[in-house]
Amino acid sequence: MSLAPAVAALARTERLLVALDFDGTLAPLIDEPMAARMSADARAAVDALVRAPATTVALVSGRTLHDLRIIAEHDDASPVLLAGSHGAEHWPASDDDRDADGADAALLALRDDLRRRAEALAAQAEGAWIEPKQFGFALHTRLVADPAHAARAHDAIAGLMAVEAPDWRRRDGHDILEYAFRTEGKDGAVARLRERTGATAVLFAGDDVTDEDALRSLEPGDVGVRVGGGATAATVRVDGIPELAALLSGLARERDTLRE
Ligand SMILES: O=P(O)(O)OC[C@H]1O[C@H](O[C@H]2O[C@H](CO)[C@@H](O)[C@H](O)[C@H]2O)[C@H](O)[C@@H](O)[C@@H]1O
Repeated sequence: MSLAPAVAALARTERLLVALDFDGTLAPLIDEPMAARMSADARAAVDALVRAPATTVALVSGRTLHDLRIIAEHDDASPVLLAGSHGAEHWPASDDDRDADGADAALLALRDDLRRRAEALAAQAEGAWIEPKQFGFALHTRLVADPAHAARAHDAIAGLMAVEAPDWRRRDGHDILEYAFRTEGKDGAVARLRERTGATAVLFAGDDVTDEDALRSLEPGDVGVRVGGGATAATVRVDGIPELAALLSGLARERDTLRE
């Protein structure tokens, strides 16, 4: 497969950061979130980029850092950098990072109270469930058969949040509606990773609305890749995970020629 001209140019940059969303970008979307894993070809492409010269790979996900490390099969020896909770959590962390344990006790009590109330509202739509998140919670509707029931669960929870926590950030995604008291986005995660790695150019790939924060923040010389359909600020689009894996493998091969 020949590389798109923008990707071929990117491959020649001095210090490359490849920042990748996880669900729907490297791992197929499935019903049970904790069973999600990178597809074999996506994993092989990530591994090839990790081995490529002057290249850093990062995963930038809406998952909590805890869950991201499990599903990405990530350990302390890994060279892959991580940003979880849409950029509110980082691995490795720096001294000034604030985790949920450092949050105001009243805010954590509010988080738990709103999550419980959201669970009661979600229970009214068969198949809907609430995922507890570090800084809030998310309503999942993938398993709700009737779209009208899913919409009703959305509306009920949106109504609750409009009254009780109107300043929390709302994020819509694939069969998911999330609320969080931390408002960081993937744009901030990419900016931090760019600075941390001294990257001279960035490739970011994602498949969902939250990824557009990062895609909109890219700079001249960077490349944004949208996986699948939907409105996007990306300049390159691929049909799905296999096509992204092929693009990333080609990029790794091109980076390897820098060694020669
Ligand atoms: O930013 P991402 O890495 O794309 O994470 C976004 C959300 O991913 C998970 O939900 C999505 O994937 C699930 C597993 O395939 C799927 O069941 C669900 O319908 C999708 O919305 C995760 O559960 C969320 O916490 C993430 O925010």
